[in-house]
Amino acid sequence: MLLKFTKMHGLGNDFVVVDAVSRKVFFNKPQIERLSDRHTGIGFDQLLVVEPPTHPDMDFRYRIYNSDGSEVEHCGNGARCFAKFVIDRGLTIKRIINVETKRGVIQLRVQDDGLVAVDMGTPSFEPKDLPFMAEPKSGLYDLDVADETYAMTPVSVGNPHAVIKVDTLLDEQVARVGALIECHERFPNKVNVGFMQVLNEAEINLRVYERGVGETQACGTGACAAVVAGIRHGWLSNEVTAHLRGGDLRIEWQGEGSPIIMTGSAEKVFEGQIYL
Ligand SMILES: N[C@@H](CCC[C@H](N)C(=O)O)C(=O)O
Repeated sequence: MLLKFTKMHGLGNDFVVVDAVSRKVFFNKPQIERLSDRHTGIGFDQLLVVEPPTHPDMDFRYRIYNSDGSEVEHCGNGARCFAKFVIDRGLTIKRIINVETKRGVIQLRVQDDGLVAVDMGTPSFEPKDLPFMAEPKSGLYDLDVADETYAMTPVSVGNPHAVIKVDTLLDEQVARVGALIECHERFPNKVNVGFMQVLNEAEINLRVYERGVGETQACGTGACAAVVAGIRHGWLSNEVTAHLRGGDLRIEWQGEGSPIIMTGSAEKVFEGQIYL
């Protein structure tokens, strides 16, 4: 079967986006792994599949697969590209789009300046929601990794994140410790690992080792998780700019029970077709 796709990115976190509204498309794990290969396929961090909604109040359904073929609950940079994709392809004329995901409903708002603001839902710090094997508590959790112990905050923004505050961002630490924590036995569903350097109360530097991918240029849910962790610990104010390797995201969170609002760019790179 010949598959038509659009290559997009949000701050360098790259996607293949497929319209499964106009024509039904299903992917299995080996197909996704093959397509994601940067040498022999198209190459992407995540595959985004745009489907019709299953509920009349919703506009679309959004399925997300990591490059290793695993289906996940949420993808922040992908959500912004999703909004640009459905508008550019004429699948909707709305500027406020309600979308069903594996984690629940998200709302995408396309601004006049072209940026997309996403209501990412309410975060949870409950270990069981990731899941993370620990009794709930308010402070940091100690996580033993090889011969070291890391002070870590578990955050679910629909998908699971482990946030670690560091003084300096080190390539070696992101790659080695990120890979070890991703598959740590205390995270039975694996986890995305964020390394956050707090610059001041309104700015962080962040690198994310993503579950099912490895380090990416940017991670939207990772930025949300890091900022809400920082706000909860009193390190950050309610509006923060996260500097990621591929660019900046604006994250706002008013505290417990409030939704996280993430604002940033979404770019189309090219369209193509490939045999599935
Ligand atoms: N890049 C994404 C997150 C994609 C899913 C993640 N790797 C997971 O397994 O949960 C983002 O921008 O949020």
